[in-house]
Amino acid sequence: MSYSTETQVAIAAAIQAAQLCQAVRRAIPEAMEKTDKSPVTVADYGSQAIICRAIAQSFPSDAIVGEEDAAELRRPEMADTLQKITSYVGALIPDATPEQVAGWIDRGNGTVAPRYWTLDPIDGTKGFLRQDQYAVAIALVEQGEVKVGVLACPALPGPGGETGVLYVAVRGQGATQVPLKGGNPTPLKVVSSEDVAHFRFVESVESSHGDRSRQEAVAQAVGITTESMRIDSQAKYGIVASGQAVLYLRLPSPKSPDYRENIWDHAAGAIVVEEAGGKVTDMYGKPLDFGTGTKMVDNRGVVVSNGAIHDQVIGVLAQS
Ligand SMILES: Nc1ncnc2c1ncn2[C@@H]1O[C@H](COP(=O)(O)O)[C@@H](O)[C@H]1OP(=O)(O)O
Ligand SMILES: [Mg+2]
Ligand SMILES: [Mg+2]
Ligand SMILES: [Mg+2]
Repeated sequence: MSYSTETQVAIAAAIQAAQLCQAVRRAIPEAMEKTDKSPVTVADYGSQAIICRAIAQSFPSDAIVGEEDAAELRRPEMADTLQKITSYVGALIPDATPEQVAGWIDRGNGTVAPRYWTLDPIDGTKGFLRQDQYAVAIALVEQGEVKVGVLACPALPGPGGETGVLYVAVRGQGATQVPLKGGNPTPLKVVSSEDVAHFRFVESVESSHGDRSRQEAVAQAVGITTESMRIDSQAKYGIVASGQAVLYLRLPSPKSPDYRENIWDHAAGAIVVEEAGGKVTDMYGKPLDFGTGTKMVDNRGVVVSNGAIHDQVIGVLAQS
């Protein structure tokens, strides 16, 4: 299958969602707190509304599994917030009403099915709030395997020095990057292990999302001598796919050993790296399974590499 309509719909939605996020960020948004204590902003909700609307319009029978939902926004005391979200959405979709916006957000309440979409409207909300990196991530999954991934990184410097990169991958068709503002797509290729300047690793900015000391020890054991790059969100997958690092390590935090990764935090990034010639598994070398549900219950941690060093990394992890 070529997935050309799916890819075009996801690209257009990611670009619009990224525009909304940047508009919100220029106004210095405040964080609201979700029931799990994690932050969310009007941009997370607006981005999900834009993306779900676009997917639902082109693929009405497809399930969509998004990070956010509108239950909180429908409470009467949240009317002003929903109105604010609606005005940001309305800048891109004129005449959108608060009721429509809430409905589009809730279109993302679907469950994992033989064919489904998953999206993270803002991956790295903490980075977004810090004016650091974040991503808009959209993926199409069939039979537990990611087929299309689109990752917009609005604050990431691209190869030409411009700010804002769009990563696109289709199973069996390779991966490309293109300036988010538009331009010519260029193929993505992971870096060779002989490229000393890029023989480095990337990890989260948030120390509680990983195991920093173990990540450093593993990197050293495979011969990485430089300090880690720290970047929020799935932008880390883009960094590996574009050859700016050989390795991304996300090992379970000792503070939350039972944490399971969400499908929307990895689906788009993973296919971008795989189609750029790299490899993505959990810390035991198992492929990430996008067919088990919202949480990847059968996987622990994530290892992303240029492929060449992958077995060595998994070997080190097995012995440490
Ligand atoms: N304890 C944890 N371990 C790993 N990832 C986490 C943990 N808590 C939250 N996350 C997720 O990490 C992602 C941010 O990525 P990064 O750390 O690479 O910048 C977010 O999607 C966030 O989930 P959530 O979407 O619920 O906020
Ligand atoms: Mg998110
Ligand atoms: Mg996320
Ligand atoms: Mg979140």
